Amino acid sequence: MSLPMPLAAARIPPYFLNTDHRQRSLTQLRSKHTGLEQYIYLNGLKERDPNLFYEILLGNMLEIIPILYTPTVGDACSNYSHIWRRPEGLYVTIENKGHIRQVLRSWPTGAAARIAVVTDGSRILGLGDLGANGLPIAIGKLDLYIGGAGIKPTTTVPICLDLGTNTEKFINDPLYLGVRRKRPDTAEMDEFMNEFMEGMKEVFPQLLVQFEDFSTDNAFRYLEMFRNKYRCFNDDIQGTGSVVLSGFLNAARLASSAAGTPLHDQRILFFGAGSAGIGVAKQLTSFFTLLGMSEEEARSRIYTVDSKGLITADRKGLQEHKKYFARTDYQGPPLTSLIDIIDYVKPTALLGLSTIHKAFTEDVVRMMASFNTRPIIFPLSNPVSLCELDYTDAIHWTNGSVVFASGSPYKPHEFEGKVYEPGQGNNMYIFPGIGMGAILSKARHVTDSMVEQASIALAGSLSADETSSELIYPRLTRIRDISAQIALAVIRAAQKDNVDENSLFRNLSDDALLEYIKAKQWQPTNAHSLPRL
Ligand SMILES: NC(=O)c1ccc[n+]([C@@H]2O[C@H](COP(=O)([O-])OP(=O)(O)OC[C@H]3O[C@@H](n4cnc5c(N)ncnc54)[C@H](O)[C@@H]3O)[C@@H](O)[C@H]2O)c1
Ligand SMILES: O=C(O)C[C@H](O)C(=O)O
Ligand SMILES: [Mg+2]
Repeated sequence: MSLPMPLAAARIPPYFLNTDHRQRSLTQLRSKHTGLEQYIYLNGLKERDPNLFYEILLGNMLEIIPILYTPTVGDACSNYSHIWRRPEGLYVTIENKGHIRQVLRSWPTGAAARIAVVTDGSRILGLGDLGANGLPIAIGKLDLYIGGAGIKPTTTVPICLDLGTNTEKFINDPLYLGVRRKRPDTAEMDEFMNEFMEGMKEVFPQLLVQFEDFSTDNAFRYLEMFRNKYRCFNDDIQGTGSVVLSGFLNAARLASSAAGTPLHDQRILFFGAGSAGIGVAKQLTSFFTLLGMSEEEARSRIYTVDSKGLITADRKGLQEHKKYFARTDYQGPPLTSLIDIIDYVKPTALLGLSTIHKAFTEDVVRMMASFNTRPIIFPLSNPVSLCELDYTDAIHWTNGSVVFASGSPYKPHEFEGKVYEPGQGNNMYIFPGIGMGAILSKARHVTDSMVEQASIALAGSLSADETSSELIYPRLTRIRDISAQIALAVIRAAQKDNVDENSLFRNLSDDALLEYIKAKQWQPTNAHSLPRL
């Protein structure tokens, strides 16, 4: 019922507008006892008062991001059918095949949309096939686009492709919100994906598609199928490759100033060889070739491990994406234990993208520290319940010498009178800037060099204080600035590759372009909506 204005106003508490809404919301948020309750609260706030929600996000990044994003978004996805409150994104289902365009046209902002995060829910973080429950990952990533890069909220589209699920317990759950069927075979899924991408281009001509959390085979497959046809990229392969290269460069600098190991003598062991592990390995080798190594030399720096042990070329039935890094120089019996593999490889860096919680045991970590003055150890699996190594253990077992970055956040840790700050090697540092750069330059495609330059820009963005604190990633509170610098590097790379369709930027100096990008960053206004009556 809508009341005449003076009467309606009488229902708003008299002193409401004079009170601090941010403080009230933060107090309400902090009174919740679990991460999931906080997640539900924040999403309700976003619906009621988006400006207030984004103000709180921007002013309290370290507190809010772990709720909207990893680790809590993992709980939100696992429980989405049970905590669902209201429509928050677009579902395109396998049953829509044949008329996907009409479904896409139902999105209210139409052609104004600029960025879609699209998941099929088949590999949400390390939590497996969550089917239609995957939507919150797309929402969380877009909140970071808005908070981290300043993309305008109304131009974002979270999309879940509901192709069914192979997780039996969801199909049997009466509250499950998705289509109750098993996932389609490759031929049917390809037809669906082709129709979806054609429809996206037609309905949202200016839009960038970020593929998120597709199972590994499909992640590689659709990236190759679509990358030269549409404005798109895969966050788990390219975003992760880019963010980890960046952290690795800064970590290797710290390690080499302690031990003198030059970059080309690094030996990097990947524990986990899925979309993320192989994506990062490819990004590192591509960077090594930029430094002048041959492709063969660069590849020889990389060792990959999967659930069966060290990946060697003589192994039968090796999946396509594992072949490139399969070792040809190891002739002994299969190496299956991580300790034996480390003993054989003597890695300078150990990267975990395996989804195996605490796989980096005390023995593993101590062995890494026994032959590295500063062992580089990045346990990157998400959420934190699947992380290969806790930060406190990493510090204790290496007497503080570890150079550490995890996928999910850890708190600083005090050890023997010194406070150590962990790095967070998460693609959240990269995708907002890549997205902003691709959108502003109207890049036809996202090229390898746009991704690589994003990484180099991130690596170079440490402030003097961050460098002297031995950080390898900048502090999250600077993410808007960092994203603008990354966007600048991405635009310049798009120009070099001749994929930009916005030629206006070509005549601008770097300083002027950076200023332009910053001016484009959306800010929440403090004209908060009045409470709904
Ligand atoms: N930090 C980040 O920014 C970031 C980005 C992307 C993905 N990730 C995380 O990386 C993890 C992996 O993602 P993915 O897409 O590569 O998944 P995936 O399932 O394709 O890959 C997992 C890999 O780990 C291997 N593995 C499984 N059990 C193992 C074991 N016992 N020993 C050794 N290897 C084992 C598998 O064989 C596979 O190669 C997820 O937890 C995801 O959340 C983190
Ligand atoms: O979502 C994240 O936190 C990072 C990454 O994209 C992942 O899949 O784990
Ligand atoms: Mg992901």
